[in-house]
Amino acid sequence: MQLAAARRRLLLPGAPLVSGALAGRAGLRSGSGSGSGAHIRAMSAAAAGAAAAAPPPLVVAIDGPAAAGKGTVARLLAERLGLAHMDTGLLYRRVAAAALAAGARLDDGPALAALASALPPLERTPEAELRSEAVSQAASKVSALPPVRAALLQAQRDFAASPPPPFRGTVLDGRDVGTVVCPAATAKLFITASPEARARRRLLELQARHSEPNPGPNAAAAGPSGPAPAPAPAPAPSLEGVLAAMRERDERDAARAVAPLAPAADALVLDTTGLGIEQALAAALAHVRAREAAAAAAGGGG
Ligand SMILES: Nc1ncnc2c1ncn2[C@@H]1O[C@H](COP(=O)(O)OP(=O)(O)OP(=O)(O)O)[C@@H](O)[C@H]1O
Ligand SMILES: Nc1ccn([C@@H]2O[C@H](COP(=O)(O)O)[C@@H](O)[C@H]2O)c(=O)n1
Repeated sequence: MQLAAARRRLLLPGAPLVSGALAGRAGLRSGSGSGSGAHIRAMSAAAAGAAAAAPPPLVVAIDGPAAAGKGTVARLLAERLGLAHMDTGLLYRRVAAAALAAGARLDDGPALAALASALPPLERTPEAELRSEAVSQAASKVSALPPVRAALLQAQRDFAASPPPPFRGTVLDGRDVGTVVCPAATAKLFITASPEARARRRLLELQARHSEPNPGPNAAAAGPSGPAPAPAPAPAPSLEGVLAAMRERDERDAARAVAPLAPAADALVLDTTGLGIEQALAAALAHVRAREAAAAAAGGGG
C-alpha cells in the first residue's frame, strides 16, 4: 500500500499539487496504524462499507494530437469539476529526458522500461526542459516501445481508480487514455484542430517562452575569474519548423503498433480549430456533465 502510494507520488506529473494530499493520506494511515489490530479491522470494515456505498470515481479521458489544447481543457475541467489531473504525456517526457541525460539508446525497450520504473522526483527536472523539442521527439520515440508503455500503465490506472483525496475523480490527457488506459472512462473526448491552427498555437507559446528574460549567468557556476558566460540564446522558432516537427510526432504517434493515437469509438471528437479556449471548455463541460448524468441514471455513478 505504502509502496503503491510512493510509486504514484514518484510518477505523478502533478506531484506538487497532489503530493500534499497523498502525504495527508499517509498521515491518516499511520494514525490508524497506531491502534490495535481489532481497531484497524473495524476501520477497514467501515471503510469497505463506505466504499461500497460511494459511486465509482468520475474519470474523464482526453486524447488528441500535439498542441490541440488537451492539457488546457483538462486543467480547466479539473478546476471546474473538482477533479485531479494527470498529464500522461509528462510521464513519457520524463522517461525521454532521463534517457537523453543517460545517453541511452532510444530503441532499447528493456533499458528504457527500467528507467520508466525508477523515475527521479518530478521537481528535479525543470518543466521547460521536459517541454523542449528534443524531449518531445524523444518522448514520441520511447513511447512507441511496448515495455515502456507497460511500465507506465499501472500508475495511470491507479491514479484514475483512486483519486487522491479530496478529489472525487480524475481527468487524464494523452494519446491512449480512452482506448487503453481507461477504456471504461465516464466521459471521453478526442480534442483536435487543424495542423496549421495547432502549429500557430504552439508557436505563440514558444515565442512567449523565447522572449522571457534570460536568467543570466549561473552564480553557482562562477569560477575564480567571475561568473560563467550566459549560454547562447536558442534560435527563434518558425511556423514552418513547428509545423514540420509536430507533423513528424503526430505521424509517429498514430502509426505505432501499440496504443496508437486514435479516438476511442465512444469519444466525442471536438475540433477546436475555430474555437477559443472558453468555447472549447464549454463544449467539453457539457459533454462530461451529460455523460456523468447518464452514468448516474444507469446506476453507475461516475
Ligand atoms: N482553443 C484554443 N484556442 C487558442 N489557443 C489554444 C486553445 N487551446 C489551447 N490553446 C493554446 O495552445 C497551446 C497548446 O495547448 P495545450 O498545451 O493545452 O495542448 P496539448 O494538446 O496539451 O499539447 P501537447 O500534447 O503537445 O502537450 C497552449 O499555448 C494553449 O494556451
Ligand atoms: N498517453 C500518452 C501520452 C503521451 N504519449 C507520447 O508522449 C509524447 C509527449 O506527449 P505530450 O502530450 O506531452 O505532447 C507524445 O508525442 C506521445 O508520443 C503517449 O504515447 N501516450
